[in-house]
Parts: sequence; C-alpha cells; structure tokens
Amino acid sequence: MISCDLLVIGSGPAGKRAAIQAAKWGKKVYVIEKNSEVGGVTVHTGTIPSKTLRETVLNLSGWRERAFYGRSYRVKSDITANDLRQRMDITLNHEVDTLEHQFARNNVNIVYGIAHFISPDVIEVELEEGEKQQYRASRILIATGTHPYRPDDIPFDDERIIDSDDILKIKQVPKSITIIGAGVIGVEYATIFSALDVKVTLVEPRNSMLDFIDRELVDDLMHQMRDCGVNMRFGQQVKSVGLEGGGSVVELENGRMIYSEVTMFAAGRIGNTSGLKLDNCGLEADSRGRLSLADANSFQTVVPHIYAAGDVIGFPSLASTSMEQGRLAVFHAFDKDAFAYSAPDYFPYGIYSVPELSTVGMSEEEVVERGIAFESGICRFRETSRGQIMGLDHGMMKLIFSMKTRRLLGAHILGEGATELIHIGQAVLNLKGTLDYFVENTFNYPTLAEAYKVAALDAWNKMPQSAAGKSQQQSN
Ligand SMILES: Cc1cc2nc3c(=O)[nH]c(=O)nc-3n(C[C@H](O)[C@H](O)[C@H](O)COP(=O)(O)OP(=O)(O)OC[C@H]3O[C@@H](n4cnc5c(N)ncnc54)[C@H](O)[C@@H]3O)c2cc1C
Ligand SMILES: NC(=O)c1ccc[n+]([C@@H]2O[C@H](COP(=O)([O-])OP(=O)(O)OC[C@H]3O[C@@H](n4cnc5c(N)ncnc54)[C@H](O)[C@@H]3O)[C@@H](O)[C@H]2O)c1
Repeated sequence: MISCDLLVIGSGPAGKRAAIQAAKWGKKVYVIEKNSEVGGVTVHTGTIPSKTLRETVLNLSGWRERAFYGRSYRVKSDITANDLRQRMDITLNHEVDTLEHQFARNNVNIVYGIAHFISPDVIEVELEEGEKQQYRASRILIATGTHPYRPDDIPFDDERIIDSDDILKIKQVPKSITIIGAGVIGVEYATIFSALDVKVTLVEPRNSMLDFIDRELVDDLMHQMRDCGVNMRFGQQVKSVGLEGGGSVVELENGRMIYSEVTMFAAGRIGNTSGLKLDNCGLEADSRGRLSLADANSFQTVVPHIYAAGDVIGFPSLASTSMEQGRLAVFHAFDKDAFAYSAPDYFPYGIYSVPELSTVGMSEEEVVERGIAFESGICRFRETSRGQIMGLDHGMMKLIFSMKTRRLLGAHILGEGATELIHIGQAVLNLKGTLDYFVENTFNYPTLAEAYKVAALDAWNKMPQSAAGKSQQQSN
C-alpha cells in the first residue's frame, strides 16, 4: 500500500490543475489515468482536437478570405482527412509532451491504470499487465470526466454512424453529414464541416439552439449557417437511425428521411463513474453518471475528504472552468487561503463555431426576466476600420448596461476573434466597471477591440441624458 496526501483520479484539466497546485505545496500527489496518455478529453477527443481541426479547415479552405475573393475562393481545393489529421497529430503530441513535462517537474506521480474505491480512503488501481496496486490517500479528487452518450437503439458502427470521439478518426471527408443535437458540440462541428463544403443537416428536438446565449446573436448565427447551406431540422424528434446503402439514414417523427454519408450523434455526455465502485466510499452518481456536491464552493462531496471537479459534476462542463474547479478544490482540501476559493461572479463561454461566439454575463433575455432597466449597444465589425481591413462582412458585439448603475451587465460577441475579445468585457464586468470605462478610454486603432467603444457609445446615445450621465462624448 502506497500512502499519499492527494490522489487524483483523471488527468484532464481538473485533475491536472489540482495535482500541480497540491504538489507546489510539497504534498505527495498521485494522478491515476486510465488512458495511455495524460490530458483527458480536452487533449485527446474534445477541445484541442476540435479546435485544431477548425483552424486547419479555416486555413486550408481560405474561409477567412472569402469576403474579399468571393465564395469560391479556396487555398486547397481537395482537402483530405489526412490533411486534417496531420496538424491535429502534431498539436496533440506537443500538448501531451508539455503536460508530461509539467507533471514531472512538479514531482506529480503519474500512474497509468483504472482506479476504483476499496473504501473511502483506499483506491485500487488495475495496472496494465493485470497487476493491482493500492493507495491510501488523506484527500481524494474525482476528476474522471465524461464520455459521449450512445443510446442503445442507435447502431453505431464507428464509420457511418458515429459519435463526437469517432469524428476525429474518419478516413475520408464525407460529402454529407447529419448531426443529431444542436448543442455546443453539434453546432461547432456543423459549421466546421459546412466551411469544408460538406452538405450538413442539423437535427434538434427543440425549436431553437444554444438557449443560454443572447437570442440576437443566436439568430444572427443561425442566419449565417442557413446562408452557408446548413439545413436545420429543428422542433423534430428522431424516430430511428440506420445504415442505408453505403451511408446512413435518419428518420424523423414527421416522416422525413435524411440520407447522408455519415450521421454523428452529439446529444449529451455521461459521467465516468460506473467503474469507480462508489458504493465502497459512500457516494452515489445520478442517472447521467454525474456526482453532486455537498458544497458548490469547495467542491467537497458528502464524504468530506473526497472532492469532485470538472465535467463529472456537470454544468458548465468546460475545460476552462474544470481547471479552476480542480485548483479551488485543493485550496479547500489543504485548508489554504480562504480568499482563493471565492470564484468571480462571471466566467466566459466560448463556442468555436464558424464564426465563433463568446459571451460573458447576462443575456438580454436574462436581464428582462430579472426586471432590470437596461440599455444595449451594438457594433457591427464592418463599422470598424480593422473589420474593413480584414474583410469582415459579418460579426457583431452587443453590450448590455444597467440604466440605474451604468454597470456592464453582459458582453456578447459573434465573429472573428470573439473568444479572445470577450476577456475585456469579462474584466470590466467582474471589476464592476461601467459604460464610462469604454467611452473614456482610448483603444488601439485599428483593432476589433474598438468595437467595445462603438457599442458603448451606441448604448450611451440611446440613453436619456440623465442616465447617460458622466460621459459627454457622442459617437459620429
Ligand atoms: C468535442 C468537444 C469539444 C470541446 N471544446 C471545448 C472548448 O472549446 N472549450 C472548453 O473550455 N471546453 C471544451 N470542451 C469540454 C472539455 O473538454 C471538458 O470540459 C474537459 O475535458 C473536462 O475536464 P475534466 O478534467 O473534468 O475531465 P476529462 O478531460 O474528461 O478527463 C478525465 C480523465 O479521467 C480519466 N478516467 C476516467 N475514469 C477513470 C478511472 N476510473 N481511473 C483512471 N482514470 C480515469 C479519463 O481517461 C480522462 O483522461 C469540449 C468537449 C468536447 C467533447
Ligand atoms: N466550446 C466549448 O466550450 C465546448 C465545445 C463542445 C463541448 N463543450 C461541452 O461539452 C458538453 C456536451 O456538449 P453536447 O453538445 O454534447 O451536449 P449539450 O447538452 O450541450 O447538447 C445536446 C443537444 O442535443 C439535443 N438532444 C438531446 N437529446 C436528443 C435526442 N435524443 N435527439 C436529438 N437531439 C437531442 C439537446 O436538445 C441539445 O441541444 C457541453 O455541456 C459543453 O459545455 C464545450
């Protein structure tokens, strides 16, 4: 039996941050990973591969230049699955290398094997050659993440009917693809494949998509998707999915048949808890394999020395938030500085569709629901000089301000650079800044960040002068 201060199950973003933080305090830390490489979903099947794929598609297709050179402009006319895989392999190898180095230089012990509980403080790990090793840990973090949900009645064959893990292994770029589920994964892949000139059909049982995002931006994104030829079959349930000829067929409840080379099911994920033998430690997972917390701020479960962080605890299920959760959990576990675990009110959400979308704070729908008097301002990227230089015919920023306090309540961006630009809004929001920050400060010119000033001035111009208050400038 090996004893340690912290045992982390899972080497994804939550596990990695937690392990390195605890090791920095001189704690003896073990990370157990069931895959043959560290990194979790983020590195191997989720964030990094999908974003690398997106970048490769945008570069090789010439998508960013089409406003200048026309819709038929292509950098490479015949983009193959091999073209897409090459860059992905290089990026993923670098990521794994960097992670291994980070663990090693911080003296975090990595053990490759499958972990399960023997008792609340003893974990057994099944190692590669059938050997077993037990660990006694004074603190344990469950950071086992999720895997794609695969309903029993869908005949997945890993080639023509696939999930979001399989899509990264396709042998050739399909001519057509049906994507079931217009969640974040579905929308990202639908737009990436559409940029590759693949015929895309997106199926969703609800009448809308991405309901947590400001409607005005989602409407704009949907308009652009339709304009690029994405077929959206919304408000329709899937009756069956099957193989047909050399491809796949999806039958909807209304009788419509959708034929395509490949169908990808992307409707939700399941927590990796079924193999953990949770009975032995006094925890229980819900029907989707997720763990609940006794305290949402400390990430403590009902068993006080066992913590859970990352996707396995559910919303928001992001690499970005998972990393922070892991870090905060060990601050609590080792009784470190109490201030460190009061997370800021707002975190950004980045959706890497084509075009990308990012948001922080309240949407207009949320502000209305809460009965807050507000004004909003909009800047279209084509109104900025930088947007003109870049040939952006789409792209917008929407800022929402309180009429009473003038504080920024929400920032919403759709278009090139959105996921980077959002951090300006995030800083102002979490530092409780007002409209005046944007109006009074000088921004680099020409930049897309200037859109913050233009959107703020737009809101300021719409406010009655009493509410417009301090800032006296007017936009041209
Ligand atoms: C297609 C896709 C795109 C995404 N894009 C983004 C994005 O752009 N931005 C973003 O912020 N987030 C994105 N995400 C979400 C992000 O990947 C997850 O939020 C993040 O990986 C969760 O981290 P985690 O540490 O909780 O778990 P994971 O990354 O899932 O890691 C868990 C690890 O635990 C291991 N494990 C499980 N059970 C055991 C066991 N019994 N014993 C030992 N090891 C075990 C697993 O092998 C895995 O390596 C995306 C996800 C997907 C699927
Ligand atoms: N850029 C990012 O940050 C990013 C990217 C990808 C994934 N993720 C994370 O991964 C998680 C999982 O994403 P997801 O897209 O799989 O899940 P999701 O829960 O976001 O979306 C699932 C979608 O599928 C629909 N759906 C559910 N059941 C269905 C059915 N039977 N038939 C058809 N449609 C159905 C739902 O209505 C929903 O729109 C998300 O919570 C997200 O946080 C993040």
